[in-house]
Amino acid sequence: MEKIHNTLRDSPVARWTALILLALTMFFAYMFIDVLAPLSTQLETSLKWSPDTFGAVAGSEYFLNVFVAFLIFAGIILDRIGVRRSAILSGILMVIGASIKLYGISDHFNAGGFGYDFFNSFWTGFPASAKVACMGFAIFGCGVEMAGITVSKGIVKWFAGKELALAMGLEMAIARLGVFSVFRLSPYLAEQGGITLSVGVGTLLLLIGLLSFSVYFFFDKKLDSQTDSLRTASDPEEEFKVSDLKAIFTSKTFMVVAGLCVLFYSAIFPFQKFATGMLESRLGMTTVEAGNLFSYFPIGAMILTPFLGWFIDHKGKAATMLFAGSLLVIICHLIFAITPVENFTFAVALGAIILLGISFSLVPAALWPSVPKLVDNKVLGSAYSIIFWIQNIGLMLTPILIGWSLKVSNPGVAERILAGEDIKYNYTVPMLIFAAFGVAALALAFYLKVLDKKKGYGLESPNIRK
Ligand SMILES: C[C@H](NC(=O)[C@@H](N)CCCCN)C(=O)O
Repeated sequence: MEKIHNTLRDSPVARWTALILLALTMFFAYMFIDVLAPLSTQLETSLKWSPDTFGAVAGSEYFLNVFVAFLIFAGIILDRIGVRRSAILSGILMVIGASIKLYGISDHFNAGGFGYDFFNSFWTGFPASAKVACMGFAIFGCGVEMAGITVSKGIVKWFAGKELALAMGLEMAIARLGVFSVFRLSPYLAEQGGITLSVGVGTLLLLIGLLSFSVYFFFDKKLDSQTDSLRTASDPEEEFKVSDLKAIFTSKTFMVVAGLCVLFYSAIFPFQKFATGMLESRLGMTTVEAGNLFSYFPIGAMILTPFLGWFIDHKGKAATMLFAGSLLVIICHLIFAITPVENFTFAVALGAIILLGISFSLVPAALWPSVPKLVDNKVLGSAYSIIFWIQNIGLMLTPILIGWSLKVSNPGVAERILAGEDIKYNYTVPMLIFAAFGVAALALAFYLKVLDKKKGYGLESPNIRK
């Protein structure tokens, strides 16, 4: 058979190269997200960042996305200007935000550099360095979430009808590797040249990421010109209109998926921030030991996600995986919450962490490639942005809820620790809240299976069309 309809996406080398270019930027972006996460102790001594200052800077990543609804605009921009231009825009936003954050924590700024007097003149309980870092991180947050939806739409563009879930799984695995790497690299760099070196290297890597997006730009342009020339006059590309978004907001199934996403991810990403403290408390470990034990979590997810993606491409069963992943998250958090002290050994904790890693592979591997089955391609960018926006609200509020529940369920403990007593928090209530998120996600996963069966979205069908 003569192949007359070949485009760049039909070449495995071209489409996997496109994936690597997109995933490389996300690798650096996920590194930057957590570049300060392992440095809380140094930040407290060198920049006077108390734990709540540290938490506020961490949460600032979501501020503009949630309160200014930047993510919603980002989706509309993506659907209007296309993947390659949106990729460049998001890459630039990440670099600008990271540079501002770098400036905020730099010795130059904190020794009275440009803007220091102004930022030090109000709300003096919150350090000037943290204010500038928050501003920078909020701009970076717009960039990284915009990059996330752009990469998802980009992968669909190259892999629809082919190895879509495998490609998405690999992209996520590379991002998880970024998280693992930065937990190892950042403390080492900070030891060699201070916190500025860690954040400086992170910012430099983002510039390389922008370069990678720039190379991708040309692949995407070539693919579009090929697709356009194949398109016939009777089959024009559908234009995106803002009014098309109504179809997303009124789709019950889409809203169920968005609900499942926010509940599941709220039981995972915020838990990452409390996991070390919980393991220290339950197993009487040091921070380093607890951190090392917990590092099996992203690694487990990294290894498994691409395999599950491959499975979905060839065999389907995405809705079942969403159900199984939600069930596992409940089991794990209940193990952390209610296993009696005498039974909560290192092996039990490790087993629960591995199970959680499996859960964190099942749900992301199944969820993101399912979205194109629910909405039209012309609103796909907006669909991803709405899911991310709803998810960001959860990711911003859950750490506050968990921190508050930890405090009220342990009356007087904070004061006794400040007074120098060697006592630990009891994490039962926060872990039960995380488990409750899992229960709600499980209910939605069950409902999604019912809806899929009734309406035939094909969530259980393989992606690869033979
Ligand atoms: C693909 C997915 N990414 C997201 O859900 C992002 N909106 C959140 C990134 C948050 C990082 N603190 C994923 O990583 O599974």
